[in-house]
Amino acid sequence: MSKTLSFQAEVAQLLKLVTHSLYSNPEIFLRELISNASDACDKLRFEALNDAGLYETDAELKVRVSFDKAAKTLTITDNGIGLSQQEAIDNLGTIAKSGTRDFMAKLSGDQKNDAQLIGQFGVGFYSGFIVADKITVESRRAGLPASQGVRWSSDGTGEFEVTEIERTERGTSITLHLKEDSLDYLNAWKLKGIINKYSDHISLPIMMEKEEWKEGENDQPGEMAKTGDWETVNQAAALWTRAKKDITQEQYDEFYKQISYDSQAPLATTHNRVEGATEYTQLLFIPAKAPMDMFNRDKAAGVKLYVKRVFIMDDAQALMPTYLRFVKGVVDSSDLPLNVSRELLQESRAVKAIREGCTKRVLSMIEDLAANDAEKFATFQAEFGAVLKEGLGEDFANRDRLAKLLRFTSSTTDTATVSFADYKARMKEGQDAIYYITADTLAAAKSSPQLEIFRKKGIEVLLMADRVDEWALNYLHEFDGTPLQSVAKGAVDLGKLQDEDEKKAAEEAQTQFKPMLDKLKDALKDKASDVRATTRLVDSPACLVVQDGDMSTQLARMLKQAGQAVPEIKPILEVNAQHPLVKKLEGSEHFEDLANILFDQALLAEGGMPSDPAAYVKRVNTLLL
Ligand SMILES: Nc1ncnc2c1ncn2[C@@H]1O[C@H](COP(=O)(O)OP(=O)(O)OP(=O)(O)O)[C@@H](O)[C@H]1O
Repeated sequence: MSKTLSFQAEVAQLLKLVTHSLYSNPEIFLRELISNASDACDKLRFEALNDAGLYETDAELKVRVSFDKAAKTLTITDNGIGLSQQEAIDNLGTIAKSGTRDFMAKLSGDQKNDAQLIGQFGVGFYSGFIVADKITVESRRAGLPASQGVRWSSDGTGEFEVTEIERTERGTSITLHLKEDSLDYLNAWKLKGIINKYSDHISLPIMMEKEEWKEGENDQPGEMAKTGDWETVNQAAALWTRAKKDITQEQYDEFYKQISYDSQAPLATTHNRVEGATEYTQLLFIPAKAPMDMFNRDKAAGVKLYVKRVFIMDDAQALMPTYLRFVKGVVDSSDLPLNVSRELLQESRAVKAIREGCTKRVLSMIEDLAANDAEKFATFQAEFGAVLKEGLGEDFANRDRLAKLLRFTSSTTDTATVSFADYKARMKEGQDAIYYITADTLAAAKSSPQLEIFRKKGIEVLLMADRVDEWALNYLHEFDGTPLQSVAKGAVDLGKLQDEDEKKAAEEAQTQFKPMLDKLKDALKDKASDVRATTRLVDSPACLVVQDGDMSTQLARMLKQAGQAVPEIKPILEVNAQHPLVKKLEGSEHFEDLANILFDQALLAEGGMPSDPAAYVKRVNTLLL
């Protein structure tokens, strides 16, 4: 019995794109189909851990690639898990993967852009339609009787047909009826070349029928003829199980691209066999580009877990700390049980050792970039610098190593290249703290009034505008013995950097100015916890600071925007007694308005918003008239 069904709308859309967009690299269809065949074998091996009967009488998993010149077909066959009828309908007629859905959502309708996107993404099974105008899939799921085979076929337009067939062999055969312009794939030499390029590392044997040169008879030209014997045409050893010296960087890159769906080569690669109490192999990559959703801390980690070369799971979060969630790769353990579950992983001591080992390796990779490749390290910083900072709060054991790897912009450098060590080396004589400021944006940090005195004195201040900065810096109080000090917290104490005259002038201002400060305090009692005179300002009349140890006003704002409960923080208003506007306060009939404007402008200057913007505008207007 056979039935005709329609593709899910998204599949139809995807197919149209595959067939109509100029696919820049058509040969990848073979990589995709072989990769699916290999996944199907992995799945069988995994299910067979609990039910060896699934192997039937055919336990040697492999993939076969064959072609028929006369029929113009190319067939990829595996003896993996196979598909039941329902699975064929579900898996080949709809898109279940969230990654594909995200990809579909990004399509712009512009053919050129979309073609590029699709090239980066890989469309799995449907890529067959790049070279074929009809695909026939025949399959039988492991464990089902021969009578429950399935034939699925489609010409890649709106519909597909499903028929129940008799099939003795377990697994799946995918037959591509090649388009006229794709007949060059009916060539063993060409196919071997593609397999070599993309699928060498697949751990299963990929087999092709041997060919021999046969002289032509009766003056006919000779040709290659099949011999009936099959040979393995790939290395058939999982890449990470091979010796490092036998693997080229191109092979690593190609492997990375396949597991990550990235079109760019990775920024850094590390491949090691770890021996000792816990034995495992790690093959880890740092991508060259951050994913769009990198700041989602729940995002799946990118490391696949294998146990003794058997694939166990994708995205094994337990193998990598959250702040290194951008790392991709494979860990193959010799110690874990094959039936390990995600829950078990969390508790396993071997996994803990693997995580620690992988973390150290990744940090070494980054250190290596920092020491030896400025360009790549700059790329790393731009893409992953912010997420690495999360490690300060997450990974206490490696905090010092992490702190050395962080780079910042500063009041004297425009690029994010300043390390704490660079900063320390440039500290002024008598300076005893590393000064920094956090703000919503770099521009706001840079023009912050709090920096004025530092600028005047030629003291460098690190500018921090990543969302994670303030939270992360809560966990780092010093670097190499020098304390870190926010210039927007507490009273500025420039210590030895301030000369005696300046100190004296400040103290005098404080006493002289006391009645005015009291008046201001009273006028602003609902907004400011204190009002005091300061020497930190040069050009600005006022600024806001918080007590040492309090949450900064920016962080409070950010948390509030994110819908979190935040304790009410009343900042301290610091005023510059030398500023004409502050001087004007004395005896002004608009004292109340001026005082409030002073406060609201200090808030605006650091990127905040007056609590009552309309009242602020009204006050300014009163004075303008
Ligand atoms: N050779 C096969 N044997 C068994 N099932 C298959 C085979 N090829 C494809 N499938 C099924 O069809 C589904 C869809 O395949 P498709 O290639 O479109 O996506 P995917 O394999 O899930 O993702 P990707 O190829 O991007 O890794 C697969 O998830 C799998 O369930």
